[in-house]
Amino acid sequence: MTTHFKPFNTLFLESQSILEPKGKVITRRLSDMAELYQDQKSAQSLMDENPLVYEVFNVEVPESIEHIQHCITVLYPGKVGEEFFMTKGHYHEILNRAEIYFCFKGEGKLVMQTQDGDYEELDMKPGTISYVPPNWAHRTVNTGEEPFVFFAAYPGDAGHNYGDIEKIGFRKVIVNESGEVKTVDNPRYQLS
Ligand SMILES: O=P(O)(O)OC[C@H]1O[C@H](O)[C@H](O)[C@@H](O)[C@@H]1O
Ligand SMILES: [Fe+2]
Repeated sequence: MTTHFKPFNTLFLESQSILEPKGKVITRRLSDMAELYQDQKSAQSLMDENPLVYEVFNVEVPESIEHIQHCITVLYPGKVGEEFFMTKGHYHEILNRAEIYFCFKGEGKLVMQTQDGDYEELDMKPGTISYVPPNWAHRTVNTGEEPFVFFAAYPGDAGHNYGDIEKIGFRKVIVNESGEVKTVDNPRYQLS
């Protein structure tokens, strides 16, 4: 028996950051991820304001291997201390699942690492297609002054493993240093 799933379109209304039809939206404010930033004093001082860091607009498809999850992320500009706003970052729960990003607005970095401690980063700007191979944790960082907007697609069963990144962190952090975007060592990073 074949399972029948009907083709469908989704429309992203960029100027309003709205998906039609509206799927599941994930909203992350600073309070949802404050402990991930280096400068805890600055994080605490922003907590009253509790800025919106990013929103993920998910197209709803089944979470199984035959399907392809896809979503639009809008990562807002901002900093905690000198560290740029970023996503939480994750490995896939099924570690060897890959992901593709397509940037269509703003600018940023895609930072990645493996459990062995390999580290890579890629610049993203409108038109960039980035490939996250199997086994790489991934996080995006908004290094610009406007919303950084990108599309992502990944196998339906991939899942999100946040725990390892919460514990270990990424090897590097992306900061503003006298107006320049710099990649520096993360003193809190520990190889598991
Ligand atoms: O899940 P986070 O690490 O917070 O990143 C936010 C989002 O970024 C990308 O768009 C991924 O494809 C999503 O699966 C992810 O949810
Ligand atoms: Fe992912």
